[in-house]
Amino acid sequence: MADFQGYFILFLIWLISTFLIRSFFKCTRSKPHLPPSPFALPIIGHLHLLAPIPHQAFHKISLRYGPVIRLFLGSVPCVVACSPETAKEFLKTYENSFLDRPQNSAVDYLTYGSKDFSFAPYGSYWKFMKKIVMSQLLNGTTLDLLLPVRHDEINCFIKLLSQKAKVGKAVDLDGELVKLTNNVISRMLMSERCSEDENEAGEMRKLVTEIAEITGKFNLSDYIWFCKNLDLQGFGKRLKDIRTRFDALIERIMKEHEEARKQEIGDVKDLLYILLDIAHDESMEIKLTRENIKAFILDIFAAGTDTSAITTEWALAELINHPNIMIKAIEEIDQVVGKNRLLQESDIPNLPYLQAIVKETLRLHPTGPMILRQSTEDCRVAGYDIPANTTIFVNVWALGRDPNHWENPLEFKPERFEKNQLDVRGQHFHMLPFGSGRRMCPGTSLALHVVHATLGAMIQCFEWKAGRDGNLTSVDMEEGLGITLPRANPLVCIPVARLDPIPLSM
Ligand code: HEM
Repeated sequence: MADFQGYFILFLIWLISTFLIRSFFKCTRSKPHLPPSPFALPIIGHLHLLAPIPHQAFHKISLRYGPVIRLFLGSVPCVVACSPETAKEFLKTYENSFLDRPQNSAVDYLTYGSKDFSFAPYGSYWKFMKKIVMSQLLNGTTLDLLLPVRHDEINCFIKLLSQKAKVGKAVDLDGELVKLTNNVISRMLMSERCSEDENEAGEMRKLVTEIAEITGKFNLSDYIWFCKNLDLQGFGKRLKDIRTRFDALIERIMKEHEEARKQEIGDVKDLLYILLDIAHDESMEIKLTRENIKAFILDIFAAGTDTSAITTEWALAELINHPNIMIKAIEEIDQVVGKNRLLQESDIPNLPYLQAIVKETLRLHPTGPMILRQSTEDCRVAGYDIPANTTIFVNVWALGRDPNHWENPLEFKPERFEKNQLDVRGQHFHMLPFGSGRRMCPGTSLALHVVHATLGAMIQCFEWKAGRDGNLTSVDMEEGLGITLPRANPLVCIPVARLDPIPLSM
């Protein structure tokens, strides 16, 4: 009996001490200090708060909860940075922890299992491609060599507008600008135009539109864990169809290029030609595969066409709504370029007001409204603990409207850029249309050339009457849904010739 009592007392001591020790360690172990978060619903988390337009919704939530917020999109943990100060912490101070991008099933499938550049994890393949992109594909020398392509396409576009002007017909600028930028990218990449609808080349434009649409759609299997292997929205079939068609088209173009390489035909090398040279170069530290090349081409189409076209469309819409700014821009162009020739890319450095208009457009209408990154390790940012594998959104749209950094932020006022050196290349964290740091947009220079030259030529050659009948005095500025910040209602206008651009552009 005495033995039993002894064991019982020992057991009680063990039980109490275990409990006390556990409680002690629980108290001393510091709890992670996570960013504030609104109330989340089971399964969907905060998905219901994202409507109608995610970057606007994030901004609204941050006005209540602060500049860094934590959300669950379904079961995916996310953090949103909505102020220039916090954007700087994520993209510069702690950049090393945020150099990856989150994966999504549509992009993964279309890029042959993430064999592309834009979504590649920050590692040896991405570094290899970045070096090639900056030194051979989108560098100043290659852009200069391919200037005739851009010049030619802008001339074709102005001629088309001129034909519409002659018969007083309205132009759907959304569609025509996308055709223009698609042609520029397609000819720079692989010396083919996209816009002949009837032939095989028109297929590429259709594919680019379908790819933008499907990758921009919300896919349940990316966010709701138990839907991971279910294809409730039927995306799988559409993705398979798109990739099969893209593959057939790109295979044909690659084979033609390979033939031309063998026979050493062609004096100006397009980007595909340069990529094939690199793939055949035995001295390269990484061997580019066929799938790497195809995925890269898809990346450039996806990243480089809608973005530049929609920026130009927003800029013209702002000018239509601000006739005084339009007049000032035309006066500058008439003075610097004159009326006897079409504005060229080489005129841009002498057109500071046109440059200010483009900057102001990118501030209010950044066509990459949110920078997407993924944390690769636990870290502490802006005083909060950010766990590894968190999706990070930097709300570029909100940065450009921050009243602590911009006077009357909602006003379209290019003059704000006249007296300062603010540029768009990722150094000023209240203005990040092309992102910042190592993963910043490598197409910035190309995009700026195309947007300035197109917008400049459009306002040099035409007056613009808004609406199908040309009878609107202003246009609405409502945003639509999409990853490249499209307008809710595409811009439709009648061009009225100011100069006769056809002989000018010959
Ligand atoms: C107005 C036009 C454009 C805008 C607003 C824009 C904006 C952006 C933004 C915000 C990013 C993310 C940057 C970051 O994470 O810090 C990005 C990435 C990228 N952009 Fe652009 N872009 C434009 C045009 C272009 C063009 C013309 C090309 C190529 C021809 C291009 C190719 C890319 C690529 C490949 C990436 C991924 C880079 C990487 O992950 O390392 N973009 N762009």
